[in-house]
Amino acid sequence: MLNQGNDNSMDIQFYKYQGAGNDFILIDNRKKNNQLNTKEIENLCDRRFGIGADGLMLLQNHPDYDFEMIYFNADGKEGSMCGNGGRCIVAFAKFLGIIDTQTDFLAVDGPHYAKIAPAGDQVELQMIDVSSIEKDGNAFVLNTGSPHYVEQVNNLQQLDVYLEGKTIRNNETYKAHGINVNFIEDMGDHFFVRTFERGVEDETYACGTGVTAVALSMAKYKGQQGHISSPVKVLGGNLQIEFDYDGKTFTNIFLCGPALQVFEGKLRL
Ligand SMILES: N[C@H](CCC[C@H](N)C(=O)O)C(=O)O
Repeated sequence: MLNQGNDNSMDIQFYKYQGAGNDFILIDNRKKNNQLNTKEIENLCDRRFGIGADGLMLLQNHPDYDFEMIYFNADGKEGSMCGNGGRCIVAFAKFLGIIDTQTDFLAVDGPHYAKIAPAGDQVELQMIDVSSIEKDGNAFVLNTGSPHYVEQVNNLQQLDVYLEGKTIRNNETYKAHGINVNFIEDMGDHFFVRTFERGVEDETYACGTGVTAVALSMAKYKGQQGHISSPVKVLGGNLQIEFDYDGKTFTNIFLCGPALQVFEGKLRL
């Protein structure tokens, strides 16, 4: 997979995936032969000096699971759980022939079960159970594998998500550890969501743990219980969150949507 040339350059095979417009560089690292450092990952994710992506993932072997997902944000640092990245790496594992239509894999927030729908490009990823949702003013704050801030707004299409999101992410409460900031508008039969992501430090076209945080917060806000299906529209497409809520804990949470390979190539480092 990795060729070490005489001139110390390396060629690493990579694949690019996107899930609802959240895009990732994926590398098969089962032989543990890549040596990417923070600066290199940041450069590769740069949209002008590199390939361009919201994050980079390594697929690695694990003794107890089908594979392990190692996720880096576009800033080159290892991130917390990435829902759309999780769906994309499942599609990648299928492409590599590691799994068929179901998998149990390990990510930074623990084990995840996922299944690939018969159509082929739809991946349903189980997320961690959630039992705590806090309030910050009118906003909801919760951890769905990554930390999220969820605020309802009017006229979301017109909102300056970069400016407003950056301001919240860097306020006194969140500055030290950062937070992903989701703005939502209730459209009646679905939620419209736009997200400013920490680690990318910009608005992305979709955020899986973010739309999950939105769906859970809104179910609690609306006093819903039982099995809930929550369709969400994001800048890069549509996602669906399915879960059970007994008024205390959210369980059987599934993030569902497309995960597509868009191209492959070789990294020159
Ligand atoms: N795009 C991701 C979230 C990445 C998490 C990252 N921004 C962090 O907080 O470390 C998702 O689909 O869930």
